[in-house]
Amino acid sequence: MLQVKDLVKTYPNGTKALKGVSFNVPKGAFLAVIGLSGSGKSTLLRCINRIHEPTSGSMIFEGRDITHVKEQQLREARTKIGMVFQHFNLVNRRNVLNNVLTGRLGRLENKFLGGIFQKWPEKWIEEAYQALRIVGIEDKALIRADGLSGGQKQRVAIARTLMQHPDLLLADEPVASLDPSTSYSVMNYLRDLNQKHNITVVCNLHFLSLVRDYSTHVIALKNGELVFEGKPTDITEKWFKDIYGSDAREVEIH
Ligand SMILES: Nc1ncnc2c1ncn2[C@@H]1O[C@H](COP(=O)(O)OP(=O)(O)OP(=O)(O)O)[C@@H](O)[C@H]1O
Repeated sequence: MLQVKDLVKTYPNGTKALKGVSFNVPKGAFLAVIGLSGSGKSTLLRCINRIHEPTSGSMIFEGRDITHVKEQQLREARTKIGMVFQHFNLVNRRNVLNNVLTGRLGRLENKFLGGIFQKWPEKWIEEAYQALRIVGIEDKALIRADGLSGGQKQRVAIARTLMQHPDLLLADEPVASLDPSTSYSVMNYLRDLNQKHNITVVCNLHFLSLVRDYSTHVIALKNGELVFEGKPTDITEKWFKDIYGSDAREVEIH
């Protein structure tokens, strides 16, 4: 599904955030990306969908090199790659339904339709309600996004990405600003997308308990380098210390 090879990202201020990272994401995987704060996890996801331009290296997505493609081809690739963020990135003054519908704009040739005039095709509206049903929040469709809790906002963000019909979902610390029980609920929806809707997931996570419960594959970054690649069950005490440092203690989320 996705092959990342020798990916390097050096920011304009000279920070080397990724120093030659290579890994494969098999189709259908739920890949967790772990590592200390500042190890390069967000940079990695942002390079994959080209929010940030990689400095060098390559990314092959569904057989196509997306490292340097521009405009039309980049838009096409991006419609297949959904993204959810720690802070949800909803338009607060719009209602939930409209936020979900904007997920469809990436697939649209005339971007102005709907976005400005709010004339969404009836079948998209039905689809948006269906997406909201999948994340169990259909009853909030007509509420402004700023009237929702954090967990509800993240479910709307997941519904929005469903409107794209993505093959790959990048989730950048999707539960980092949620309480533990809401975190599990949002992770369950991500797992449903992965297992029932066949969407491959790459997800940055801080808590190893979530990694063990939800992921099928794990990579770990440390100072911009890949230091571990394996299954969640391969993360032994020794690996934990290697990845997080010898003073680190595991914090459970329940
Ligand atoms: N826009 C930027 N300009 C310059 N340096 C940046 C930028 N974004 C991130 N960095 C730096 O790149 C390195 C990796 O940051 P990144 O946000 O990818 O790490 P992370 O593992 O996602 O951290 P966290 O878990 O805290 O979100 C850090 O040293 C960070 O300060």
